[in-house]
Amino acid sequence: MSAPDSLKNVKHVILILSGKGGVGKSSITTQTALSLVLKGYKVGVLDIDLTGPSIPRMFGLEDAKIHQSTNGWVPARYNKDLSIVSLGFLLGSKDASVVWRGPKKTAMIRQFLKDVTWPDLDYLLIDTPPGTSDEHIAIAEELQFANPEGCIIVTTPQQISISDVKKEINFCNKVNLRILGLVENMSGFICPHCAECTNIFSSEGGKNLASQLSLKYLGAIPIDPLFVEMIETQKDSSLLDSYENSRLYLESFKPIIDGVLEEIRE
Ligand SMILES: Nc1ncnc2c1ncn2[C@@H]1O[C@H](COP(=O)(O)OP(=O)(O)OP(=O)(O)O)[C@@H](O)[C@H]1O
Ligand code: SF4
Repeated sequence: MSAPDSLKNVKHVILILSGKGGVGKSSITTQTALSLVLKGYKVGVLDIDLTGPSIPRMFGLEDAKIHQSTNGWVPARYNKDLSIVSLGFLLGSKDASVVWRGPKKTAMIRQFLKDVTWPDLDYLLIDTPPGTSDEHIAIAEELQFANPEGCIIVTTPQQISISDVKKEINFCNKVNLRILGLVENMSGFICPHCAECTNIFSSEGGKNLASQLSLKYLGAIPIDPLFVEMIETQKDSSLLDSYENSRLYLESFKPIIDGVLEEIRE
């Protein structure tokens, strides 16, 4: 399947998947984007989580709008290296969600893949809807149209998320979508007072699953209240600066992004 013209300036497309909602897929997409920009890459984020697009909030772009040029939708700019398109930009209210049925959703996604004029990008990250329902599978199949390099799978350590992730992994194998690696999010809680990490859920579920299924384990990310604070208090492009100097980036996410880049170069 050949990639649409809109992606001709994009070197690598990476999907971010999770079998379950609320495990931190949009946070991982955001951190992947920020980390790649910090490494000097040009990055785009396409948010097609139609049921609750959260990327605008992550980047403090809730009031941004994308407009249409003669060549298609023009992404919003976070800064000169980071371009963003989210269905959230097209919805009237930030609390709105899309209740279209399957075929209309997949048509919208295909249109998003075809009709955005991306600038030159090293990486385009696609934040996908969570789940392993038939509809979700149809959407993920649709994304093959973008010729993705592979996907990053996000889970939390608990058993319930792990069993949904197993379904997601089966699906990737079925449609020949390469799994670049697995990230275990919300793995322990970092105390905002003393920075001690406490495992409030069972730990290492993601790591064990990766080793069982011979997948690359990219690493674990703790629940860090400072991340939520960074998102909530950001002004202009300040998220990039605060993230660069954060414990979350320096201790947890930097090794993860290095693992992803290593996998792509292989
Ligand atoms: N490691 C973390 N530390 C602190 N907060 C986090 C972390 N990961 C996620 N969160 C918070 O948890 C909430 C849910 O995360 P997020 O929106 O990324 O999940 P999601 O899997 O994309 O959800 P959805 O299924 O709605 O798309 C957000 O408020 C986010 O800021
Ligand atoms: S980890 Fe230590 S500093 Fe943090 S809340 Fe618990 S006792 Fe207090």
